[in-house]
Amino acid sequence: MSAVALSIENVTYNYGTRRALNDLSLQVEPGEIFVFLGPNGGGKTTLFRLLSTLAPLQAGKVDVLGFDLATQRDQVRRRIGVVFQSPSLDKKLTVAENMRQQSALYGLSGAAAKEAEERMMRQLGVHDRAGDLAEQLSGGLRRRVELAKGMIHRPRLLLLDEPSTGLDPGARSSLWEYLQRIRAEQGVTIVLTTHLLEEAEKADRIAILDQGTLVALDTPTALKSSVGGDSVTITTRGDAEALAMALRQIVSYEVRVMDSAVRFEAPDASHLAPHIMQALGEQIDSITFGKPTLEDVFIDKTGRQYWREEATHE
Ligand SMILES: Nc1ncnc2c1ncn2[C@@H]1O[C@H](COP(=O)(O)OP(=O)(O)OP(=O)(O)O)[C@@H](O)[C@H]1O
Repeated sequence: MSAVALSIENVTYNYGTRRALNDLSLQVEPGEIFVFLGPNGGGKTTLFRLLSTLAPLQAGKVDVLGFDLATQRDQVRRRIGVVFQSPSLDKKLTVAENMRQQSALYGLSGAAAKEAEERMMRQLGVHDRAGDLAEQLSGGLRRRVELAKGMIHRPRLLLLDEPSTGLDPGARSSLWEYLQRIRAEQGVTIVLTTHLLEEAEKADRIAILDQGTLVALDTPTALKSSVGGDSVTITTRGDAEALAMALRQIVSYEVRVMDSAVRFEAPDASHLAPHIMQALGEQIDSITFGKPTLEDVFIDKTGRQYWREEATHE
């Protein structure tokens, strides 16, 4: 086993003149659940396509489980499991038949194929639905069958592109329980992409991608504590820019206007409240204090709103 599961060094990827990944470097440790988080256009899908050998490496170096992605693609392919964002089950086949297709793809047959199929259907809790057509399953169960398929050849690294897309919160949290179970039982390294902040919270480490650039990389707790205190959000029926200007005269923190609200982070936020209310109370509708979230981390690192980026692409 190589020292790291995934090593990415100075990777840049362009679509014509559009830069999708910008000098990306990081490492993923064996057995980690590692999330690439970013709003639409962050570069997640491009990176996923590179890592799953669907797109060629243009610049930089990637080692997957110790194999060079540029020159040892077959070795890499044999050792990774891939779950794509778009549905990959044949809806007109049963769960068991879908599994059989996948094991055949990996050259398994006879008892070995049956053993692998049973093992994975059991591990993902879908064995009691083996005889059902894929189209009869809920979205959450289908996802788990896709995961079972992706793991049939016992990969050492599992790649998932936006695995929670289209799942309700219940199915989402169940999917995570299964991911954690696969990791515990098989020691597999799991790398996934998501644009959902609450999903990224569950990872061991998060890499935040914004417009192709790595803007932060750490555990969820460390990222949030890097923000530097509580976040304060102040709303006004009046002019948010004017309120922000007035606030800058009172506090020494970086005050921003986002989505018509005034925001800043401060270690002593609650102590500031009476002072702010006394000075600017007439202009203030509400003042809210919160522990930093991953959204605050994104704002802190990029100076921009996370979800507004999202909305412009929908
Ligand atoms: N085939 C393509 N041709 C040209 N530009 C592309 C292509 N695919 C992606 N891009 C651009 O590359 C950048 C990164 O896109 P990418 O799809 O990797 O981001 P993402 O984080 O996965 O976002 P999304 O969730 O919307 O797919 C974006 O600016 C996007 O417009």
